[in-house]
Amino acid sequence: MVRTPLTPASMVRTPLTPASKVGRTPAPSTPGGPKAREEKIFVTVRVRPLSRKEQALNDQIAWDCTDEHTILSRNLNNERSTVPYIFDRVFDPTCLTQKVYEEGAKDVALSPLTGINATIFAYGQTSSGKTFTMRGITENAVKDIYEHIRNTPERDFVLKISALEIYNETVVDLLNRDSGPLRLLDDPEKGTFVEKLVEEVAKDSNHLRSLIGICEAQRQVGETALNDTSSRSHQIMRLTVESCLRENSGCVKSFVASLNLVDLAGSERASQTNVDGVRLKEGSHINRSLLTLTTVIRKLSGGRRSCHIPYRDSKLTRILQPSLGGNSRTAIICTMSPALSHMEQSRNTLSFASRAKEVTNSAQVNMVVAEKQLLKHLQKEVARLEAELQSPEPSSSSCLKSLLVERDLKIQQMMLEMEELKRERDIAQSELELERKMHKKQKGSSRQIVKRLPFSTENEPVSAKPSSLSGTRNKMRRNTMMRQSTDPSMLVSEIRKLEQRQRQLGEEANRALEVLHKEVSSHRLGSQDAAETIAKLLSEIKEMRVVSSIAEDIEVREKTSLKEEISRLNSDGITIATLEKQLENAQKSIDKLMLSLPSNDGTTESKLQTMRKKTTPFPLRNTTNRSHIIRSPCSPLSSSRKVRESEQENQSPQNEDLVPGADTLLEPCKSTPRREDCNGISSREGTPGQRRPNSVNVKKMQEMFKNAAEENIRSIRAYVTELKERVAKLQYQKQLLVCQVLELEENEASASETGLSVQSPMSWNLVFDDQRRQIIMLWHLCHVSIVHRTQFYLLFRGHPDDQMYMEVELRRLTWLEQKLAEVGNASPALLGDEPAGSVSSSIRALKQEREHLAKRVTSKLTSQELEMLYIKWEVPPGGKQRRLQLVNKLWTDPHNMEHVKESAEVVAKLVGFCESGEQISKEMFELNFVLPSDKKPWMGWNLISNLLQHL
Ligand SMILES: Nc1ncnc2c1ncn2[C@@H]1O[C@H](COP(=O)(O)OP(=O)(O)OP(=O)(O)O)[C@@H](O)[C@H]1O
Repeated sequence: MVRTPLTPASMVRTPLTPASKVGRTPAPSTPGGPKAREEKIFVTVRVRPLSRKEQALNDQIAWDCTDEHTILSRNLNNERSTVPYIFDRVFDPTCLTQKVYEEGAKDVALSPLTGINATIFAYGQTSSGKTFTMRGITENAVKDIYEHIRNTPERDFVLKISALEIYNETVVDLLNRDSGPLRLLDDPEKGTFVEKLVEEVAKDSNHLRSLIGICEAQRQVGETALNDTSSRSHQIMRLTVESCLRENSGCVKSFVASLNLVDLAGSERASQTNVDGVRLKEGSHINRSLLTLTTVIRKLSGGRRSCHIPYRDSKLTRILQPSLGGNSRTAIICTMSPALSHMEQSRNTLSFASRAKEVTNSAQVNMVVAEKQLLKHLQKEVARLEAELQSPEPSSSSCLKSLLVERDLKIQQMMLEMEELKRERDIAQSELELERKMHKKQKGSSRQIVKRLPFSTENEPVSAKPSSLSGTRNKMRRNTMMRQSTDPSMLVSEIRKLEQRQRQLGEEANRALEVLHKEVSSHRLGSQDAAETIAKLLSEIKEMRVVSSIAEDIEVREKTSLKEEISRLNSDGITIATLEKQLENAQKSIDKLMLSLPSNDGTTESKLQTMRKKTTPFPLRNTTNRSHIIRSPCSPLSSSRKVRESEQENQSPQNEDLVPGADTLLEPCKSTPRREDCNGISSREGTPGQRRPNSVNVKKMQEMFKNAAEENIRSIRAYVTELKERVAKLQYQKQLLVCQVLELEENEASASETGLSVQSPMSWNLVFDDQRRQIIMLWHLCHVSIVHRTQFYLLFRGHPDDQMYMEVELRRLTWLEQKLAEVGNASPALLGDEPAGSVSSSIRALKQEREHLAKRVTSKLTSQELEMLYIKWEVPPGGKQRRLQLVNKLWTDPHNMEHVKESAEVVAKLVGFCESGEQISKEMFELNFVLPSDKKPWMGWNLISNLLQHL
């Protein structure tokens, strides 16, 4: 059933399906086979009967078709040894075209119906029967295609036809000869195509046949000695089949594929065909393009697809490119004359056929998405979904909603877990840092231990690595440390942090103790010793909870004075020490409890040792892990119950002989009947006389439960140990802080002695001067842009508001200086996107900046000013590059404040800070601040240099 085409088509002639309309996609499934299948070209040989002329000339039959696949020369001239040629199919002279079609072409011919491109072409010497064969193939194919369409009512089909001939390397439209020579164009999507080639829609089979008839009639035919109606051109007829499921199915995709029916002009020898003039010219073109075809086939058959395949050497091969090693199923029917007189030509044909056999194509289903239909389909889908969303009754949309809610919850939960993990990581990092520091400091003097505290962030490396730079730098770093260590606001922040950590620790301890409490209270061990241990442990746990709650009660007021902070901190020390002590006691009690558990293997001492060995730090810090432990089969909450149940299970008198020694463990629970055990063993309640059939497992169960109990206690012990360690670290941190506070008090005292207050304006001026000197030195050491130095120097002159900016700059430079010392010239950028990531790159950038500034000297300074500067900066007269010499002298002496001031003035003039009146805001410097841990780029020093290039 042929329906109106998917594309608007004129009734008579339609252009080729526009590429823009279709989006080619690989098909999800292939009705006729796999997605993209590799397949060799199907090669058959057809031997025609001797022609009348050949018979008349008493030409001999030189070939035997020994079976359906083999052809053998008779070697009548005894020239060569006979070699059999084997092909997919060999048709002897008696075979009818119908058979040739059925067995050599049909399968390929019908591929377009399932979206796979196909090509069938006839190759052979002139008058060998190519046109004769292709006519029959075309006729049969058309018949079968229409039959298939009739038998497939669920799909709509559109058939289009176009045809061209290549005559003397000129492409001519056989359906519109008047259009003259056509151009071949290349399209990235479609490949090579013929511009303006007419494609007509076949309304039915008769219409198609008539169109085919027109094409044949239009073809160049001429008389030669060998063929009265010799085809003088290559003809390519293209049938395009579009098919899709009927509209009501909502299908938006359709198959589109073409069947190329190619009748080549025959290879010929001028001597044989007795041609001259026009025919000779035709023949030479024919032979040339056939030669290219042969070369293409030869190269492809060698399996060297990666090597150059000369498709572009002829129009024939350009057009047939997809059929030769591309996205197409291809069948070649090689025709030949059986006559001895054509022996050589026939051999050539067979040789070509043999090569063609080796060529592999990879055909795939071609689908197009009809935009209009797709749009319709999507509109329908949207309407359906909207309706579902509005529908009040439970439907798939509500199910979807609940799924979404569930997903959101999961995401939230995961985010919380992530937060928790991050917090854990931060704590761990800070602890690790502290440990490292402690280890280092232990080697130094006790005075040095208390000098340094983390500078507000726990992640920041606190220990200064040995620097390769000058001693000045070390001195400066020490100064910076000192400055940091005596900052009261820093201390307050440190104290707060410490307190927060202490509270967290207290909370965690509480939770752990809760678990411990439950675990301990769940044990019903008979011995007096164990009972006492439990009682002691319980009271200790209670005490500990009181202690940790004291830690929780600490109130952190916003505006607490440092003195208050210090005194509170000192009193907190007692709390921490108490907590430490209590944890120690708890640990001992747990050990004792473990010893009191009955043992089947070894002495109590060996058990204790095993237990200690096994006491690996358990990851209980994470709440998820904690809850996992609590809920696991070995958890304090579940396993204890199981232990009891197990005990009850085994207290039957009938079991005594089966489980020797079980009573020792299970004695206190003998009277309690058991209903059901955790392994689903059925209850024996009410069947006292019955023997347990699986009583051998009872012992195993006992052991399992006992092990579970031990495991739980061990876990708790490990956790208590860990808590203890953390408390110790906290204690250490506190000690450091206290020392810091003492140092501060000392400073305060000495300041008050000299009549200076820490916060007085006078002291700020001193601090400012000190910081500025440090900054200038660090600029110098880090080879920072002199434009940046100038800007900063001129902007920040000691106003109290500058404090923060000075701090930031100093901190950034300290970090940078440290980093540069670490990486030297070896490492690439460490400053986010900052290109100056190593000493050498910083020096290079600074050099470029100076060179650029030197270029601005003449434009920004009058000759008088310049001469004065030359004198002042001692640039010798008559020297080379005096301007650069001058700029190179700027910002070179960090110790000389006069030099710094004058350098800043000169650079400001060169850059134009003063004349533009556009003062760069101070905030810019604040924004530039980047924490070492933060990888965000800052609009920093080199950027200023870059900007400068464009001034
Ligand atoms: N299998 C066949 N059985 C009978 N006659 C055949 C057969 N094959 C070809 N012929 C006849 O041989 C003659 C030449 O055939 P055809 O024109 O098809 O050859 P061709 O290879 O197309 O030649 P050219 O390359 O010159 O066009 C025709 O008269 C045709 O009818």
